[in-house]
Amino acid sequence: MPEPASPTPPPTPPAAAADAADAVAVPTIVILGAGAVGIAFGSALLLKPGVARVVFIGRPHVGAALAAHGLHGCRGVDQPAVRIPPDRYAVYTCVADFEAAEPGVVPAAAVLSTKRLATAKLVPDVAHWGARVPIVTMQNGIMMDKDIHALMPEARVALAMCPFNVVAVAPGDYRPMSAGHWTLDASEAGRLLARLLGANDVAATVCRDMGPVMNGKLIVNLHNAVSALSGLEMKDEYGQRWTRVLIAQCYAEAMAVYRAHHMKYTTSFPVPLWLLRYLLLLPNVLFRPLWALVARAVPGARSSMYDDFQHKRQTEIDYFQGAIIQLAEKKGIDVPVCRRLYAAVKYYEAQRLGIVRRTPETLFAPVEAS
Ligand SMILES: CC(C)(CO)C(=O)C(=O)O
Repeated sequence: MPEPASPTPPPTPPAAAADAADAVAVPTIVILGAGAVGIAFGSALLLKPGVARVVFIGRPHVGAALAAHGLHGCRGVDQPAVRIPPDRYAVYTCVADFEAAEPGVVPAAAVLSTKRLATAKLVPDVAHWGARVPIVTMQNGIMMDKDIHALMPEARVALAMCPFNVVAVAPGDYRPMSAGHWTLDASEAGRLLARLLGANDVAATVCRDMGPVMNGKLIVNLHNAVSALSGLEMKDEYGQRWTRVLIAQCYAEAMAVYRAHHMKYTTSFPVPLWLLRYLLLLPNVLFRPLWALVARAVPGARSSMYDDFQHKRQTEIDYFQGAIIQLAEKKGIDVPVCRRLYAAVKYYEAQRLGIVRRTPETLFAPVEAS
C-alpha cells in the first residue's frame, strides 16, 4: 500500500538559507519536456522560497508563455494558485542550452514528464549524464523504465505517477482538476522529490512497490479513449451511461488480463477499482453524486487524449488499450472492447479532426465500415 510521505522539516527561511548556502545547496530539479504535467509538478516544488530550483526544458512557446505571463503553482484541486517569482526557475528549449548557461550545475533529479512517444527524442540528450542524475519518469502507461533503459542502459530510473488531470487554465497556470496525490517510488530520488513537495505543503505519497500503482493508473487511463472519441470532458463523459459502460467494459477486460498475468493494481481513489467497475454501471442519478466524491473533477477536467485530439496530435493509445491488447495476446485472451476503441482512436487520430461530439452510432459506424 502507498505510504504517506514522511513528515518534512519546514523549509529553511531565506536568511538562514543564505548563511548555510555552502552547507546545504538548494537542489536543482530538471523537468524534461515541460508540458502540462511537468509544469504542474515543477511549480509545486517552487511554491515556497528556498526549497528547490527548477529548470524547465520545453518547447519555445512554453518559455514565451512563462516570460509573458509568469508561472503559477497550485497545491491540488480547488486550491488557490500561487504566483512563483521568476528567480526560482529557468526555462530552456534544450538540455544543451541549459548546460551552456549553467555549467557545473548537476541536477539532483531529472523528471521525464512527456508523452511516451517523446522518450526516444529526449533521453539521448541526457545520456551523457549517465547514472549521475536519476531520471524520474512520470509518464503514462506501464514499462516506461524499460523504454529508458533501452536507450540508456546505465540510467538510474525512478517511477512517479501523476494521478490527476492537469489543465492550463491560463498561460503559465496549470491546475490539477481532479483528486489525487503525486506518487513517487521509494528510491533516493523519489524520496527527495516527496520531501521537496512536503516542504511546499503539497501532499505526496511514497510507495515501495510502484507496480500496482502504475497498473491501476493504466486501468484509469482506459477512459482516455472514450473521452477523446466521444468529445466529452470528464464531467459529461462520466455523467452519461453509454460512455461509462464502455469504460466499465475496458476495466473488466484489463482486470481479466491482469489476473492472467498475476499483476496487482491499486488506486488512490476512495473506492477500489474492482468495485468502481460495477459502480460505473449504475444509473446516472446514482452515479453522478458518487463520482463527484470519488474524482472531485471540476468543470474543464479532461483527459490528455481529449487534448491530443483537440490539438490534432498523435495519441498514447498504444500505451493504453494497446498495452492491454498486447498483454491479452500473450495469454490468448479476447479483449473486444479495448480492440474496438483502439481501432476507433487510430481511425480518427489519422484524420486529425479535432474534438467532435459523437454518439455510439456515429462513433463506431464509420470505423467499422472502413
Ligand atoms: C488524468 C488522467 C489520470 C486520466 O484522464 C491521465 O493520466 C490522463 O488524462 O492522461
